[in-house]
Amino acid sequence: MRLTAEQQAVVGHPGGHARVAAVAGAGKTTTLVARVLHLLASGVPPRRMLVLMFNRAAREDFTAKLVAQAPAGTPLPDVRTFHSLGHRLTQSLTRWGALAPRQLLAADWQRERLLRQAVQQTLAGDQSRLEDALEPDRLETFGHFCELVKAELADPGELHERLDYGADTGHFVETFDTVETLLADHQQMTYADLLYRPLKALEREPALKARVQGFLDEVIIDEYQDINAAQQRLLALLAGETAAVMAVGDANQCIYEWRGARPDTMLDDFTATFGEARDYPLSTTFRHGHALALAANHAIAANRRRPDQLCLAIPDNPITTLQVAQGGQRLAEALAGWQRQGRMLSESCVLVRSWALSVSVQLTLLRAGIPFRLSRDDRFVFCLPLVQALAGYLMLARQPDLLKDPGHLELLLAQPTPFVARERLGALAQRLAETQSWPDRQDPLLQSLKPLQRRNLKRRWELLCELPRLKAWPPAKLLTHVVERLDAEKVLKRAAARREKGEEDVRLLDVLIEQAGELAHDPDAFIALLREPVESREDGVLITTVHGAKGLEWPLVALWGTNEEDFPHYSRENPLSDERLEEERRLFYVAITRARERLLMLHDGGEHRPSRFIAETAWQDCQRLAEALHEGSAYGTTHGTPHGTTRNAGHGECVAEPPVPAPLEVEQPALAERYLAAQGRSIPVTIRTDAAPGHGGSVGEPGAGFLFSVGQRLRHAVFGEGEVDLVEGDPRDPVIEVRFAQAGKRRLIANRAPIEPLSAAPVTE
Ligand SMILES: Nc1ncnc2c1ncn2[C@@H]1O[C@H](COP(=O)(O)OP(=O)(O)OP(=O)(O)O)[C@@H](O)[C@H]1O
Repeated sequence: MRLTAEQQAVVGHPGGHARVAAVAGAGKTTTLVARVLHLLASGVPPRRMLVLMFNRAAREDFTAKLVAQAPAGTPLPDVRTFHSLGHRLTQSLTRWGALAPRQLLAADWQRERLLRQAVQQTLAGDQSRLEDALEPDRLETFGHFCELVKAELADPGELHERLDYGADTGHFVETFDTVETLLADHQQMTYADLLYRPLKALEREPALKARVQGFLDEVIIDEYQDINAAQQRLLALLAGETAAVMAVGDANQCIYEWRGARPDTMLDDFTATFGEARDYPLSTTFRHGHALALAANHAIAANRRRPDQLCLAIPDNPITTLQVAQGGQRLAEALAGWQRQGRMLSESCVLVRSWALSVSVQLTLLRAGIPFRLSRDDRFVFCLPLVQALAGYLMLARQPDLLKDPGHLELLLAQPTPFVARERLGALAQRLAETQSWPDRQDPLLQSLKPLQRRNLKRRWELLCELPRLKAWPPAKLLTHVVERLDAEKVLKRAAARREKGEEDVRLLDVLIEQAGELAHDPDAFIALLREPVESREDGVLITTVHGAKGLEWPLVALWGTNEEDFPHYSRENPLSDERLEEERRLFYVAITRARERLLMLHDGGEHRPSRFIAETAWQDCQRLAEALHEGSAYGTTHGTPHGTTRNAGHGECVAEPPVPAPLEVEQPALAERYLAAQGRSIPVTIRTDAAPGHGGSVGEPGAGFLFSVGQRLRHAVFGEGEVDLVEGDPRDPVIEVRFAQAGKRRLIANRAPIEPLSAAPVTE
């Protein structure tokens, strides 16, 4: 394979630190393997090189390619993940006596037991807070908090406040210290400790630091945009003054902020940490066609914190088609059509922003008889406790006998959580199944419960007794009733501790009720769908989250749930900050750039409007531009004869060239022209006259004729309400900058945007 000029520049980098900005599908592995071989050929000893990959799969892929291309018998450098590096450092520091020996808590249950013990110890004597704190979701959030403290090397108190964990989680800070004490006492450590402990020891003791420095000349690190503070500090420490660091990544694909990554790590932070670096772009993608490359460039353009780099497709890439559609039916049709074309479902993937949204995909595919597999087995619909409980409520309405089944009652008493320990719920369920009536006030079973817990459980029992009488109700109505009576949304949000998790659970309720509505005529079929154990089918379409799709690609990608509030994810209580909107946009950018031949963006057409991200891709423009690029002949190259002129045919006669094609109307001519110029093409483009900037179709009357000024409030047909922050340019045709409550800051050409003033322009002196 012939490397591109950009790839060759990276391979031949003369020395010193380097930063390689690689777009999705730029052939990083190919380039880095060539770079390592080049360094070896230039005489750099392999033991003085370190290659760091993001995860084990990437490491194995890289090693296999390196081994395949290196001359047989060549000693090769260390290719590691941060985990394996941490393991080795921990071992060395332990051997030198700098760290006490500790056992790794490798299994999830061991970690959970430790967290549980720490919470119990910290909250001993405060039974009510303890029971809340031991709820599985909250415990998981606490575990995540502990890891983040270590990943960011943050002060626990500061982190807790900064990330707004909420009032019911005040014990997190203190319990973090309890966890640390328990780990030390039991001589145990977690995965996060593999870096955290060595790093703290090395930063504390200069003599120790000197012992690990000076061993490296070349460090290459992939997916640099997603490393956290601990990883970056360790890297800087190991590199010391001697090693040249080559960081490879794409700030636009930084999607692990919740694990401590920052897009700035790849931007300004790099030079702040390592000093001057030479910048190399890898702008050519080998993954998909022009339409998707253009859509990706459009999609990310609204982010402020981003590299100024275009993703460019080459003509040899597959042609990629873009589509936007509504509803599950269209997904099922697209997959069935794919198979009819002789393609395999295993070549396709459905991406979701969060797992809650996968429930409607699963139910849609189950109903359509389309096999699928999930990247996480515990996310199958029939495995989700909340789904099982809701199916259980529906079943009880149809089979009153279930009121006498203690197992069934326990399930329904436990979900959504009543914040009561499971053993007590089990005993209560047993009693209710036997007696069919609520126990006396004095009953010891109730004595150990707090008044609020008693009231809630009694109300739940009354609901269970009521359900058989509602047998004739359609499932969606019944579920809505159950959710309201249980105050399920509030309970789920409270149980989750992390707002995002609570909102995901609430969305799951919505999704289920929507799906129940679609099967209104057949409640039994709906119940069966929820309860039926499904097997992962290797030959089926993969369902995974966007995070889980990092670094992967498929010929067909369907992005599901491309609605406002789902993607970008926000809610009225949790509105988008500028930073979060940009993070969501990067996640969307990662999602769409997974496709090779076909990208289908699906919104649900329900009460959530189509995502603004769909409009931001300007996908119809991109498709038309791509067609024009592929047609080629109608438009010139910048190096060819300009069109619309005449040329001499050689015998004194002038032959007319084809007429100049009408310019293509697009929303962002500057971006389109930049892409075309980078491709060496000159297709005339002009600004679209029939649509609002940033929107894929015409929406309402534009704001022509109004006078705008700073402080004025207005409504945009797509972005909602906002306030004018800036007015500039020609007063008759101004550009205005508006801060929208939901959509963040936007620059609009006032005369073209579908806006209407909500207040008069403030009077100016
Ligand atoms: N110079 C090139 N010419 C043609 N094809 C190339 C070139 N460089 C890489 N490719 C192809 O691009 C695809 C992706 O390359 P590679 O596996 O190196 O990238 P990656 O590191 O996995 O992807 P990404 O850049 O998305 O992280 C491969 O099929 C590879 O053969």
